[in-house]
Amino acid sequence: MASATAVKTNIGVYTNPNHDLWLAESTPKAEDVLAGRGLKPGEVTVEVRSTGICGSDVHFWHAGCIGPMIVNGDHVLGHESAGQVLAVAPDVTTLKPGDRVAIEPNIICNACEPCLSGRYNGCENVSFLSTPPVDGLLRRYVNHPAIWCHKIGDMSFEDGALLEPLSVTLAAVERSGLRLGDPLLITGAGPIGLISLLSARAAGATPIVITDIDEGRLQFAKSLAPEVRTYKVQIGHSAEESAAGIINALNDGRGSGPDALRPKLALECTGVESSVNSAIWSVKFGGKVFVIGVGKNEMTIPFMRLSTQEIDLQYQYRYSNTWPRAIRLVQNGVIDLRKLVTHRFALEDALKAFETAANPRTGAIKVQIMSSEEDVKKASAGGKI
Ligand SMILES: NC(=O)c1ccc[n+]([C@@H]2O[C@H](COP(=O)([O-])OP(=O)(O)OC[C@H]3O[C@@H](n4cnc5c(N)ncnc54)[C@H](O)[C@@H]3O)[C@@H](O)[C@H]2O)c1
Ligand SMILES: OC[C@H](O)C(O)[C@@H](O)CO
Ligand SMILES: [Zn+2]
Ligand SMILES: [Zn+2]
Repeated sequence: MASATAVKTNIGVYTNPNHDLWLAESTPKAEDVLAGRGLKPGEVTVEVRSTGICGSDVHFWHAGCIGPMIVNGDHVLGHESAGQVLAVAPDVTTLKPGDRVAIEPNIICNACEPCLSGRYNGCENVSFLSTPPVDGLLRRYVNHPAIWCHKIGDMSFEDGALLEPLSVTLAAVERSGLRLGDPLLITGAGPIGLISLLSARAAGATPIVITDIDEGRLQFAKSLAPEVRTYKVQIGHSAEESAAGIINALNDGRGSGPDALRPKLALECTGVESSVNSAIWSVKFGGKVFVIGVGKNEMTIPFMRLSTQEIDLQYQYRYSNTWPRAIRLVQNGVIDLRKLVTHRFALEDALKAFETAANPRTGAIKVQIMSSEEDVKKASAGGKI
């Protein structure tokens, strides 16, 4: 049972098909949290302390859909969260009140072929929190299965919330087959491209070139990984022209001729057609373009370039079995995510947080929403929450 003084009204951050964004009471109700009521077997109540805003949250708000995933009613956003366990169902033995956890935002059926073969990101009956119609984690309290709440020890809640995008990139690095010493292209220097950069560097990719259309994001990439080479994509250039610039940058300005080093692998982190195509034109014979970005339902791609150069095209959809590895990488200092959080807001200021995340002029990389103004102040001053 949670302590009476600590429990506040359970507000959540909602959007709807009219693209409104507002705060309203959510579930579980504070009085149930207080009384320790309503937990299903295997569940715990987590007080959500920090949640990152993902591009998909902004997309559900602004566009009302991502491909076939459509906002049809009032819908709670957020799927990058960490918090503290407040209460556990009587049968839960793995967690106890006070444990610090990162929330893996899926509930799977454990019965379909993808689940039974360990690739549960393909679960045919998945509930992925924040993908409509399943409510997300941008609430003060959430009831969630204990098995999807991963203990993070003394890791900060900020880092704990970043384990979700880190999981995306770990799944991509693993499935792409990246090897030590592979020359690598990363297209797009948003949070996913930047965390891919940190993950691929840790996995031994070298040299690495990262692209963006925004100079500020490229500078941010340099501040994270000074050895990374950058290429600013010019709007209106063809994919072949961009590829020449990318190869030149990978070769530290020594040109893009026949002797130039080409990427063995591209991690595509924009989902933009022209960027996918520039990656296809950049990689070497027998290379691979591994697409993490999501975009239009249909795209035109240079089919015969893929064919004659034996270039593999592969995709990533979320992740499976990544959290324990992600936790080790952060806890042991192999991957340092701390610089990625550029803006912090209290839950009550969620609208400002979303406006900041959606506006490229703010320079925001990762905006996080915290459960209290005190946490915002402490984390902004460099303290650990
Ligand atoms: N596959 C998955 O499971 C999964 C999970 C999370 C996110 N995503 C997707 O990954 C992508 C990246 O996510 P993010 O949070 O970093 O998004 P983001 O929008 O913050 O970053 C994308 C970056 O790409 C840049 N960009 C746009 N057009 C470009 C071009 N032509 N060339 C080079 N750069 C260009 C933008 O300026 C931006 O910095 C999104 O499509 C997101 O939806 C996929
Ligand atoms: O990080 C996970 C991703 O944002 C989701 O898969 C989203 O794109 C669709 O639900
Ligand atoms: Zn996401
Ligand atoms: Zn399943």
